Amino acid sequence: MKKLSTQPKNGLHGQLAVPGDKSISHRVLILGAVSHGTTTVHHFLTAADCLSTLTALRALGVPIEQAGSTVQVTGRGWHGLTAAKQSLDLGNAGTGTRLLAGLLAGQSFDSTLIGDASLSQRPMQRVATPLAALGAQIDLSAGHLPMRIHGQNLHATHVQMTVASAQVKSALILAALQADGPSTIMETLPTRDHTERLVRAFGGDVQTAGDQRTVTVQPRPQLHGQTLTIPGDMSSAAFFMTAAAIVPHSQVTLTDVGLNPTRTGLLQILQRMGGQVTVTPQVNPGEPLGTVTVTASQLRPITLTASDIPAVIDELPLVALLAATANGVSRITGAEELRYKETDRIATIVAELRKLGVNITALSDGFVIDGRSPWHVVDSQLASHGDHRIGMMLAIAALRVSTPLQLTDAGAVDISYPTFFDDLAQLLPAKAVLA
Ligand SMILES: O=C(O)C1=C[C@@H](OP(=O)(O)O)[C@@H](O)[C@H](O)C1
Ligand SMILES: C=C(OP(=O)(O)O)C(=O)O
Repeated sequence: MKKLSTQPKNGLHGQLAVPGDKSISHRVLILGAVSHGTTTVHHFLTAADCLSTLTALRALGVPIEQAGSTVQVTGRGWHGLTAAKQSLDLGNAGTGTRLLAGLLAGQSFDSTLIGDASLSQRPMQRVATPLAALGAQIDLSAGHLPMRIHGQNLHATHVQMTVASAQVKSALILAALQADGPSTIMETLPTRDHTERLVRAFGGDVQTAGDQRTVTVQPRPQLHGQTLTIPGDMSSAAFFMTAAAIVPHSQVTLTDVGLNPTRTGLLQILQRMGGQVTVTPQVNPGEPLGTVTVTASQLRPITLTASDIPAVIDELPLVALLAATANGVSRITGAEELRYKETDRIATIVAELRKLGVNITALSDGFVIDGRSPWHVVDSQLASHGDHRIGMMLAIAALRVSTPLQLTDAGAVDISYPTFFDDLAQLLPAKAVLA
């Protein structure tokens, strides 16, 4: 049980560089593994999810050295991976699981992917079905893990995606890179494009065209190991941006944070809500990067629909929190995907914010929040439900409350942000920091 910090009288202040991007960290390991030569990664995210992917790749015969946040991958090429002796345990990592499904579908050996209780409840048919269009042979257990992948020669195809998911798209790209001709993948809505950018950086040819984003993948490129520095994770920085926006008298600056436009939904939402946000981009090859400063202000309500969701999917718990402080009714729809994350995030957001007296109602695909209702603590025992993003959102919510609150299963933050509580403490006055 962790004691959460209560509202700091003078707000949060300071400057922070958050750890490396989770999505990019997974992808760099995988692309480094199938490249020729060495890939050196700086500012790698050493959180449980990315370490699950790292461990899985080692079990597939890829030498990987890790010293703090610097990782060195010795590339084995597309044909140099070897069958793992045991099932690959991806722990809590949806991204690692789905991306590896795409990679392993085209290998010359069989693999089995397993995960923890949460990952074992998450839908995997969404990746198995479109991969089958390339000739992949994947067996699931009623649509879930364990996933048995029978490595095959894959065939070029055209795939129309049915779910807005960068994980599914990336699995398809990794499979299409091993196919016998060019493939095209059509998205329902644009999703994060880190895989596309990285494949190009490693020497491959993946092109994107059109509003509905058709991705064309040229097969069997020789990829070459790279040296790169991963930007700070927007999804981690988002906790402190939200804290700065909703805790009176705050001003917080996040440096070296990733500004890929497929990830910056929260910045636009904050601006639309009347938040005070200053963005200073820096010149950086590959992935956009910059500094963001957020200052506290009274927020307005917002309406979000399906097309707004992919660029803010992991920050929607924070959007709920922002809306809970706004001077009107916010409505978020088109976000059914939240039900398929580490927890059913619509259910866990609603259950936990209600403990603070927030006027929030669940919809099948989102929620309605009346920020005009005053908060009052109904239950001081908040629960992460084992979901890292819910736990961190609640720690930020606690900064709007003067009653001491506790958080169960706070260790869930290790999934994406092991130093979250230390970094938060840096922005708080010393006496506000609790054990
Ligand atoms: O591709 C990725 O790195 C991710 C894509 C998103 O999932 P979906 O593809 O399921 O939307 C996101 O929620 C996840 O945290 C990371
Ligand atoms: C949904 C998430 O991750 P994953 O799907 O990789 O488990 C997340 O980090 O919020």
